[in-house]
Amino acid sequence: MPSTRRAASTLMDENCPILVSRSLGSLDLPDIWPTNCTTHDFQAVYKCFNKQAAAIIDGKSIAEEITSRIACEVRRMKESTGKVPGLAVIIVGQRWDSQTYVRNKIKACEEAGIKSLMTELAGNCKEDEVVNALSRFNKDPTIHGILVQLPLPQHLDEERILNELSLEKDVDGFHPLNMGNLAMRGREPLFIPCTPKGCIELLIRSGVEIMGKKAVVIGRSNIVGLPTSLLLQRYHATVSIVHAFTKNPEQITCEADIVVTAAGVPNLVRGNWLKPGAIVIDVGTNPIEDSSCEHGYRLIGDVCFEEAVRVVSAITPVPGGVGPMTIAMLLSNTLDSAKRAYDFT
Ligand SMILES: NC(=O)C1=CN([C@@H]2O[C@H](COP(=O)(O)OP(=O)(O)OC[C@H]3O[C@@H](n4cnc5c(N)ncnc54)[C@H](OP(=O)(O)O)[C@@H]3O)[C@@H](O)[C@H]2O)C=CC1
Ligand SMILES: Nc1nc(=O)c2c([nH]1)NC[C@@H]1CN(c3ccc(C(=O)N[C@@H](CCC(=O)O)C(=O)O)cc3)C=[N+]21
Repeated sequence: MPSTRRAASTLMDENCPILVSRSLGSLDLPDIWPTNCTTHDFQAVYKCFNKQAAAIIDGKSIAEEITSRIACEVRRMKESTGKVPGLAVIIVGQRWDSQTYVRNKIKACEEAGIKSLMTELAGNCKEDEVVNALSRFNKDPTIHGILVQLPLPQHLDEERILNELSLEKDVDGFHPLNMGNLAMRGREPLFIPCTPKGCIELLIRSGVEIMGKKAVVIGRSNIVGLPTSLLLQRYHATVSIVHAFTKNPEQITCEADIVVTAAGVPNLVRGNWLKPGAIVIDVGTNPIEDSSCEHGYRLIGDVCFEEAVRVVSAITPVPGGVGPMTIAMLLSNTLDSAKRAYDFT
């Protein structure tokens, strides 16, 4: 059983903040985790499978708990200011996976009482149409977060489009200034990218101490791998990054206490890549054909789950691990943004 259990079982009180990960402001100081701020329902963190060594970190129920706390905050905000947070989503083209993710995000907004607007543009639209939609949302005072669903079609210049996004509404945390501030010591980004923030939240809620641990991040993309490695460093892990050109990735990975995988390669990480007792956060969300499933496919992660559960002490499942947390963090960033806009605490 991971040492994580002891810390996670320390019950938290009703006044715990929505997220247990602290503001980045004090991250240059040694970390002392608040003992009263883990999950109040230990069962929500781990679902244990019979005869498996590893605890399964239940991201879905943790995300539900966070979302219900956000909903309470939104109600409190509405009662006191008459306003609610607003999120705008821009989606270009008909990719089925993007459509699903965006639908899930809009549904989560409804659950939390957050207003959502969506602009859908044709896959062959002009760059200016995307920029115009962005500019409208930038100016709309009822919108506090804007998300441009990625990837964009090839003909669109992602860099130019993301540069247009108002820094104060960049709830994805992808703006270069947000990313730069995340990377630099002593600086604080306005928003932390949702998936990396969700990974850290899962680690902390599972009672995992990050400080001083060896962490390996597989993948270095702007949206997951890179910000995750920066964030883990902020929490004082010693971080190695594995990417497509890394030689002998298994040798690096098997030394890690914490492994975060975001490669998009199904079953890349085998049981023998992992150190016994390690904690694994599997971000990978890969569709594989399966005629027995409703839509003819199912989702699996980057980690060979069946092998990993016999080696590690805790692991996130796919689906039901990081994915729902990404959405919960999007709501959290949107709420924070609205609080800033209305000076509401
Ligand atoms: N659950 C969630 O909330 C989210 C899940 N995802 C999922 O996470 C995965 C990664 O997404 P994203 O970061 O956008 O993907 P990208 O394709 O942008 O990046 C993939 C990264 O993985 C590296 N990589 C690819 N193949 C290998 C390999 N064989 N060995 C080691 N490294 C490798 C690449 O290296 P290099 O840089 O050298 O090319 C690259 O840095 C996908 O499955 C995606 O669906 C993404 C976002 C959110
Ligand atoms: N601007 C932008 N911001 C993003 O945050 C962003 C993006 N673009 N492009 C694509 C990736 C991917 N991503 C996911 C979000 C939720 C799940 C999710 O909810 N997954 C569920 C399963 C969903 C299903 O059943 O299809 C789960 O893992 O349990 C997965 C992946 C956000 N991304």
